[in-house]
Amino acid sequence: MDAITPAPVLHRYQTREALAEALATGVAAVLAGAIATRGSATLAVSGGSTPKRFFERLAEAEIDWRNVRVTLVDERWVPETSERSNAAMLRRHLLKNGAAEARFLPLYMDAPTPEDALTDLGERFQRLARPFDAAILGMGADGHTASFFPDADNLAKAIDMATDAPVVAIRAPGAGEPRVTLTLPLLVDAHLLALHIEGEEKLAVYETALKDGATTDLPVRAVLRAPRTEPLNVFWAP
Ligand SMILES: O=C1O[C@H](COP(=O)(O)O)[C@@H](O)[C@H](O)[C@H]1O
Repeated sequence: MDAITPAPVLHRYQTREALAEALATGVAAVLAGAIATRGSATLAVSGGSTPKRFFERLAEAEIDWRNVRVTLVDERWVPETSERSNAAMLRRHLLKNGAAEARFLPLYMDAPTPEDALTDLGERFQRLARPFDAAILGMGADGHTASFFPDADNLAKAIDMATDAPVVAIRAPGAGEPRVTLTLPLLVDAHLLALHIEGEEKLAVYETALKDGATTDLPVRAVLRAPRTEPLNVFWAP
């Protein structure tokens, strides 16, 4: 088995609440540090259901949210009126209290397909300061992270470390609707890169992904093996 270097660091918590508290404290410290040194901070977060507790804790952080830019790592191609909208979930659970002052850059635009919006989205993300200060990834039980789905049409492009494209359109059998995702290089050069997973099933998937195998089967393997100086931090609770 080829060693992953630097090896990811697994942080285990007894409860999901304890995990949320610890992750929020760590992310808030990174954002506050960036604001103190550069005047602004950039945070990329995941959708789905797992981040809700973490978002609730992070929204309580006493940092200068006016200088924080928040974006999603991926989005389903649905408007915010949809139950499936990651942006709507983010607004409900993170962009409140002081965090309501953060500047949110959504990935969904009012266009019939993701392809119709790619040029505009690309320009938006080219203007965003890089590297991100923090990128917090999730993972599905099928091993997808962001919208890097097994058997996705554009998976190779989305996880190509040499791509210039910040955003690609994705369609995959397990994805439901069409999607857009930030690409691997944009995510893995974040100062703080974390993978937030909960439950025994996802832990087992993560452990399988640590072993050699096809990225098309478990796309999270691409994140685990991406070149980085600082290790990936994995946050897990049962
Ligand atoms: O569809 C998505 O799924 C993953 C995992 O979501 P979860 O509900 O199992 O936590 C998420 O990381 C991604 O951002 C989202 O678009």
